[in-house]
Amino acid sequence: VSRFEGITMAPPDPILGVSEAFKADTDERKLNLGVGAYRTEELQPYVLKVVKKAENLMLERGENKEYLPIEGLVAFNKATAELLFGADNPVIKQQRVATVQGLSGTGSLRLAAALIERYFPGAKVLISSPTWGNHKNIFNDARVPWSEYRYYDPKTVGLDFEGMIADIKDAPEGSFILLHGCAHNPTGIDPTPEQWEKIADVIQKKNHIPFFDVAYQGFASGSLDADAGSVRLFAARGMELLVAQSYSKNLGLYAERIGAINVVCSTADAATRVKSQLKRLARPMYSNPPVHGAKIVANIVSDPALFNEWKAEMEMMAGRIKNVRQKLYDSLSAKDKSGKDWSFILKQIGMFSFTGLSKTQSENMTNKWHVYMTKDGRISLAGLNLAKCEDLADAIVDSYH
Ligand SMILES: Cc1[nH+]cc(COP(=O)(O)O)c(/C=N/[C@@H](CC(=O)O)C(=O)O)c1O
Repeated sequence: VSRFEGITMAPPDPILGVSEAFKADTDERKLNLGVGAYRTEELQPYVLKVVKKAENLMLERGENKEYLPIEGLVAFNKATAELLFGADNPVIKQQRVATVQGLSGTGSLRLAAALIERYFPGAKVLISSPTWGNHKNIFNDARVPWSEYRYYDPKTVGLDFEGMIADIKDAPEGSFILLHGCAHNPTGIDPTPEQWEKIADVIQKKNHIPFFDVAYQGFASGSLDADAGSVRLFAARGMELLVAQSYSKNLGLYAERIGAINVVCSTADAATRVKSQLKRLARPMYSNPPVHGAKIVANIVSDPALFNEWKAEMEMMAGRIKNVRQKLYDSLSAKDKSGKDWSFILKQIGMFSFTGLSKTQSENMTNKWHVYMTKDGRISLAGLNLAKCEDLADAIVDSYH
């Protein structure tokens, strides 16, 4: 008797499944605005020049393939925490950050969720509405209960700040509040510095624990320091907090699966104990992380010339997306005679634009115009170039009305 016979077909992933459908489409007009992955003006994947230089260096040096420690490459863990907080940050100086290399952002979030499940039984994670499509899967599989805080306001196509604050205030004391450090996915709407202060106030007052997902540091504004502003604001208040990091976008290391989980504790001793428990959770999950991406990051950050070249390439990538955003706005404004205000497209930050297109309208974009996007109305501007903005504007205007 077949034991696997009863297993049903899983649905395609809402984000990664879009790329599969795109690949199957033979129409040459097709455009992949689904997955959040950078493409050049020629719509080709991009390996940063600085990554190729680092890899050549590593090849010349000759690297062995020994296991990394469970917590990952020590040089990477040092570099990644310093990139996030700044090398002279008191949390770094006082050794209050437990940093463990994770399997990119997803794996780092998943390891943190396992820590929450084990040490904070019954604690809830509050996630923004809407949020990145995989957050709910991660907490569901880690058996960590979650609920949503209001975030996107379709009426203003902006942040429902009052709703966000109210929901965080109403959450049971000691909840984990999942926050996008910068370039909110999928809305592209970030709190202002003043709003971040108020968010920190309400979190502190309720003894909640801030949990940042930082997947776009340096990619949103082009500046690593500017994009870490929200995290550093909370750390400066002396709060304990968790931060998951990813180098998929800002260093283009998508498939290398390189990221980290950082837990800021109130003492160095607590950080040591937290790190030991993260290792205990990682060992049976994947034992130890892959070395290649960690060495690329460590080599780039430790060499001033390479580090500066990386910063320049980040600014170039962020700049290209800003240009495309402007051109799309101009095309929509010129083509849409309805008088609709499309300026929200210019106000949004980072890789995505939240168009406000409904599920059926998004499906029309694909079925009639061969534009591939996620069903929540999100488009990845990284998959768009100046030449295609007019066509995309035609598709959006047609689908919208
Ligand atoms: C907010 C956020 N957090 C974490 C990740 C995880 O990325 P990783 O490669 O595991 O470090 C992504 C990826 N987002 C894009 C790709 C994906 O869905 O995996 C996306 O939203 O298209 C995020 O957008």
